[in-house]
Amino acid sequence: MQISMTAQKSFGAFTLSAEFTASGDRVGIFGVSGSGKSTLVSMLAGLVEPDSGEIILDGECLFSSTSKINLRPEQRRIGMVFQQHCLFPHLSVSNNLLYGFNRCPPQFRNIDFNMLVDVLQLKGLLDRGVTRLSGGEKQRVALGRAILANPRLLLMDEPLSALDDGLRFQIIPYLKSVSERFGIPYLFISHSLVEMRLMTDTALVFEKGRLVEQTTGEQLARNRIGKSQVGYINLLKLGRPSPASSLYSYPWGNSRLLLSAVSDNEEVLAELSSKDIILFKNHPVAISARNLLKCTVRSIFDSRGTNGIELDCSGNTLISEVADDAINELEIAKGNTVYAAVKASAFRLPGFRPSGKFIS
Ligand SMILES: Nc1ncnc2c1ncn2[C@@H]1O[C@H](COP(=O)(O)OP(=O)(O)OP(=O)(O)O)[C@@H](O)[C@H]1O
Repeated sequence: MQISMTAQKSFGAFTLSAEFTASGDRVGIFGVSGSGKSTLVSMLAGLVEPDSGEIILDGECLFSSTSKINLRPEQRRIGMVFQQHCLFPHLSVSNNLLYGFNRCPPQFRNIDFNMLVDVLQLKGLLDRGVTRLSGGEKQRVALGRAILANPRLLLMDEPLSALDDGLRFQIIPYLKSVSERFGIPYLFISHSLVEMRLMTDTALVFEKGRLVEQTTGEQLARNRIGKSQVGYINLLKLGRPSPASSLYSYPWGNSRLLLSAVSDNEEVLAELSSKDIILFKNHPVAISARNLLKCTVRSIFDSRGTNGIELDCSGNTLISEVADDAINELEIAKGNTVYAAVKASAFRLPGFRPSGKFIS
């Protein structure tokens, strides 16, 4: 997919100037509230008319103020999934899905209904009314309805922000696999750095209606450590835990970690903030933190007022952050050894309570 936009739109004192070219199948739009993300996608979908400019999608002109072109939303074949899933409350899951299929022009109806139901794991829910679904199930139905219309581009405007942490991490694999499986590229809008990293390859960053950066989700998160209250969120893929005294021991690549939280899953994504990793120059004699990892410094990078430290922990990667003084005192330099201490309680397992009960 390739999008070229040179479109402007003003609402009173606010002006969105969307000037960019982006290609790839997983493009992100990142920005704080009010930066113009929704206006941008509404212009793409044909729901808001730009004051001036041009919008080209895969070589086709969707809008041009000079050539007086403005394709209607249904002519653009762009699907949308919003934070609010906007399902038809009086229809069953099956009929909500078929609404998407029926909206698709006959010559483009080549998404297999049963395959989609399988991928989204909706089989057991087809006859149920949508008012009797959980938030995550509703979002899967909304996604299925949008996909069945076989759009050439799917716009997802903060589709996860109404969901709690547990559901959010359950939905992300569906969003990705549906797009891959059916070959539908997407534009993913969010103000979450974690979602940008998990969902996109390229991220366009908007501030006050202007594009200020075009980067990767990973780079975006690393560049903002010093600006973020929660720091950089390390995402650690952990295997099935086994009890270890009052804690739980999880496989993490070639090593193991002790956590106070437990999950029942085969694999789980744990969050660990860069702020919760304490570095030592030498092996400490005795500490209360239950994880002490011998690491090699891979790189040091400046991140808006703090120093990001990329660590190699037996082949796994961790990002920590330290102040300037600490760099000198610990003699942190590329290739040096440091010891990283992490408390067992510092890890977050989204959707799981410390007691180990899954939040449904
Ligand atoms: N129809 C409208 N009429 C007047 N002002 C509008 C309209 N739509 C958006 N705006 C204004 O344009 C600016 C950008 O809004 P927009 O919804 O695009 O931002 P956003 O980045 O998507 O924000 P959020 O993350 O909160 O959804 C805001 O100041 C908003 O108040």
